[in-house]
Amino acid sequence: MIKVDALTVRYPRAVTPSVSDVSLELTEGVTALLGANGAGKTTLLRTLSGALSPTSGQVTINSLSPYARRERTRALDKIAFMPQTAAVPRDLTAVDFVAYLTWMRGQRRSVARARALEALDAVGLARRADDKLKKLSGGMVRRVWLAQALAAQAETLLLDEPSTGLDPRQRATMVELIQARAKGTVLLSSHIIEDVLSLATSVIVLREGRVVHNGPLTSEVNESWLLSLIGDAEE
Ligand SMILES: Nc1ncnc2c1ncn2[C@@H]1O[C@H](COP(=O)(O)OP(=O)(O)OP(=O)(O)O)[C@@H](O)[C@H]1O
Repeated sequence: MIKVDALTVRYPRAVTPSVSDVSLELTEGVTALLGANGAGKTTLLRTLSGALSPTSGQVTINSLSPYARRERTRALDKIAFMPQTAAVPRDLTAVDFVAYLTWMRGQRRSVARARALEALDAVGLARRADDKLKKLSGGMVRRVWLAQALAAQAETLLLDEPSTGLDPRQRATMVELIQARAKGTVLLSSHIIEDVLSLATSVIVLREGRVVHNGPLTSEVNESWLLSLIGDAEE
């Protein structure tokens, strides 16, 4: 279980925090993190993934801190992260890339490769496993990033805008894959309400770094209500 308590994250030299006084708990199921551009979704996910440290407040993963030196490895072992944008080594094959990232998490080489192949199969890329990443379309590369998160076999998946920027068909494929493959505790950021409504069981809305809504996705939670909560993107 992930517990976030009064979390504030301010980037160096920034005047205002990007995440302000956020408290929440994540348990099993898909939680959507909705917010306009600049609302703080990526900052929150990167902090949960251990890539950024809090300015104040606390995050615990199964009671372990991802920022404490002695607990960090065990805490982050429970978490896998699919970044929104990240460069890939274009000359590596899909399977070598996923296997490398899995190996980096501490798996033996043979296990990492087996898991990589299994995860690429799960995202429909078994036949492209030996292709170099530069040969794959943008949508396929996003699926490779999903595969590396699945290959971690972690309890919690953090997916940063998995369907943003994809064409309608690739978007539908991504939503179906997440529905079918993302198990355990899933936190998925998005500003595409349609995807959220078909994927999530609960929804958190961030606005200017603050949580303005956190609750189950019931029939009352509809698109226009969510849009009004999300507000406008920062100028
Ligand atoms: N590395 C950084 N240094 C300084 N400010 C940053 C940095 N990254 C993000 N910010 C600022 O933090 C705020 C939140 O950004 P963040 O990327 O977390 O929002 P987001 O909700 O993920 O937006 P998007 O939907 O556009 O990805 C924005 O004001 C942004 O300009």
